[in-house]
Amino acid sequence: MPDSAPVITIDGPSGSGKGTLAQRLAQQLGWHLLDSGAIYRVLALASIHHGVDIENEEALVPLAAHLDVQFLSEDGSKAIKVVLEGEDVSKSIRTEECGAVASKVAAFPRVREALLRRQRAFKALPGLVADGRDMGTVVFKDAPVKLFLTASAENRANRRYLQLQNAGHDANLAQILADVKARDERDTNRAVAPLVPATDALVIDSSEMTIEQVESAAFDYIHSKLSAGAS
Ligand SMILES: Nc1ncnc2c1ncn2[C@@H]1O[C@H](COP(=O)(O)OP(=O)(O)O)[C@@H](O)[C@H]1O
Ligand SMILES: Nc1ccn([C@H]2C[C@H](O)[C@@H](COP(=O)(O)OP(=O)(O)O)O2)c(=O)n1
Repeated sequence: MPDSAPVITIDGPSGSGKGTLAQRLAQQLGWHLLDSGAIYRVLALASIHHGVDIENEEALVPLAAHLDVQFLSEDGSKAIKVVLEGEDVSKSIRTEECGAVASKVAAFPRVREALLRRQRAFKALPGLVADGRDMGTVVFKDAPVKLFLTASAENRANRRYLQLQNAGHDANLAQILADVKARDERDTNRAVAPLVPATDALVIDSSEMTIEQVESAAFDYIHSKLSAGAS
């Protein structure tokens, strides 16, 4: 057993299936899970609750640094409840509006810096599965296994549409597609930690793949990388 916990990073755009894959891998491996997007979403919600201007980096930095958020899980591998200042916000952080504000506050370099240590603290034995935009390029640059999940914008919007409908939310496919494209544009073109695959990441385009096929491709790659590293 290595004394430093191994990390599997999963980056990619909205709706590519990162969260689904990360949860499955963490559960199968019995590893910890970091949903870094949830941290940015919680910051977005906190800025709204506290009336902090989301265009004002100066004001957002202290909020990010002192964010009172807890991820409560039953078995250590599955984030079940997200609690902000004592309130269960697991559902309210999942709206498209919150995702859009998260993507805006996440573009500020000092906001990202203020959240770095909090994210790295999730790394613990026996291992960590971390999902987000910059897990393999910035936060866990030395991770032995890096995955980059993608899919066409149309496929991702359609998945999000079904997900929102199943959760009982009103959903408009054309609006979701426009939101997905706007978020892609912002996340990819920001100056710091943009959404790009790490040079050493395996890129999986899941447009024509089922969740099970993605999981199987990921496991094949993980086993090849981890067994190569062990020998
Ligand atoms: N390969 C796939 N094929 C079809 N639907 C998928 C696939 N991967 C994920 N989904 C569905 O798409 C939605 C978004 O997936 P999610 O894991 O939340 O994406 P992300 O974390 O990248 O935003 C979920 O409802 C999930 O069940
Ligand atoms: N590591 C991360 C994770 C998320 N973000 C930002 C950019 C994203 O548009 C928002 C929301 O991320 P999240 O992963 O929850 O979004 P999706 O579930 O993929 O739609 O946060 C980021 O900048 N860096």
